[in-house]
Amino acid sequence: MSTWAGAESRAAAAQAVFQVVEQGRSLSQALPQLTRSLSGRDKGMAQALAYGTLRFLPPLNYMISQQLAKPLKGELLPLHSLLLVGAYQLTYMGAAEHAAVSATVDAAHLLKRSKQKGLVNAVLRNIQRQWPELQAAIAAHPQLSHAHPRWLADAIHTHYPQQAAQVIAANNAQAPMWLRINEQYTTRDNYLALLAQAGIDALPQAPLSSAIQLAQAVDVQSLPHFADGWVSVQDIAAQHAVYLLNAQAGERILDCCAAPGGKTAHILERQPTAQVLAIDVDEQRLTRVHDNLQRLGLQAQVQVADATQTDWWDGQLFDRILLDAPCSATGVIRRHPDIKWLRRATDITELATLQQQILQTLWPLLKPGGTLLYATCSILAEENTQQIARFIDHTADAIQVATAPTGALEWQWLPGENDGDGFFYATLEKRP
Ligand SMILES: C[S@@+](CC[C@H](N)C(=O)[O-])C[C@H]1O[C@@H](n2cnc3c(N)ncnc32)[C@H](O)[C@@H]1O
Repeated sequence: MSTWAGAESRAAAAQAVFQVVEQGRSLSQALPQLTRSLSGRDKGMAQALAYGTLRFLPPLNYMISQQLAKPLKGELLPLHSLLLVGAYQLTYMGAAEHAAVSATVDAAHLLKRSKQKGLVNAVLRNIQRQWPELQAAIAAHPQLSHAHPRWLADAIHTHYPQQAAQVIAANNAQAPMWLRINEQYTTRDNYLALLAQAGIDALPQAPLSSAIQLAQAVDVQSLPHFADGWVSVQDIAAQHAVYLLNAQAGERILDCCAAPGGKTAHILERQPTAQVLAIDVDEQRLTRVHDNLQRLGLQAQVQVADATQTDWWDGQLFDRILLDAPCSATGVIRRHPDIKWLRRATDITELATLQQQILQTLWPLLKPGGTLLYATCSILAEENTQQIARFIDHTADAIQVATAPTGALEWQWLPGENDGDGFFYATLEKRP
């Protein structure tokens, strides 16, 4: 065991939190680099600490502000992030108290702040002692306890007055791990049996034949036949996209905004004779589409392309288009709590404009009688229902058809609903 057992994971988590909050980096970019040299166990700990801290940032900031006469600034800001991580462990995470404090104090040394070890110790001990009173103070201030930026909390209350508390609670909870089995290789019953043999607990039947929910998250490498392409990780709400797209044998399908390729692969797992063109503007992310297809034993044409232009198009119309649009990702905050602090209210208008441009560019590429499935992992009306309403208003040959299981034209799935992420689906048909 290293001399710094526990301290390294705290230091890495603190640096990740610092990079997200102070430098605007995403957690999925920051963490892998910071934890590269850590053991599997420490990596897991750093991840749990960074994700948890970002879930509860406002109340943690409040707790620390109660302990310090002056906020830490300038070169001491990384130490503030370490205090956030330390406070998270002692409160919302409920970690073993002594070990949590001493590992965090040692992490100050790793962050080259040995002089402040006493300060870290004192702040954390106070928080530990005062937790019941702090908790009561936080509960009395919804702005602290809901742990969302004001603009987003307001938007959730405006769009979903009845379900706002549920949405906010779901955003602050850890998401379950969902699997999508590759129906080319196995059936759900068969794979459930393999999971049971491997000692991995799965919950009973999910509504889709490809979906399995695990009782607890596991490392993908421990999933039976993962390397052989029998299974992928994908949320249940996202899996619905391909059932709704409903590609038929031999059809020409455009998967727009395809990276990292979860839905591209799913289209082919369900309809292996479909001719799929997967495009995305981000070349680096597209490499993951290639990797996924290779692991799963599937083939598609994969191309770097900007969907606001048509210079990549060969002139042949598509039978179906899946437009999994770039969006605010406000439906997947439970998986990416950094979104709460990286997104700005002003981003939403820009994203809605981009979505509108892509919709308008792709529509002429669809055959008469063909369908376009519009999808986002957003819960904001500007990107979803209002976007589609505007498009229908301005597009004479577009009609909306049933999408939700209830027969409704649109399907807004809220975070936590049926244990899934927040997603929006609308199906548009081109008049023949
Ligand atoms: C929601 S993600 C797609 C997820 C993917 N469909 C899946 O299931 O794995 C949105 C994608 O849109 C891509 N994107 C953003 N702007 C684009 C544009 N102008 N043209 C094409 N792709 C774009 C991003 O690079 C990102 O990969």
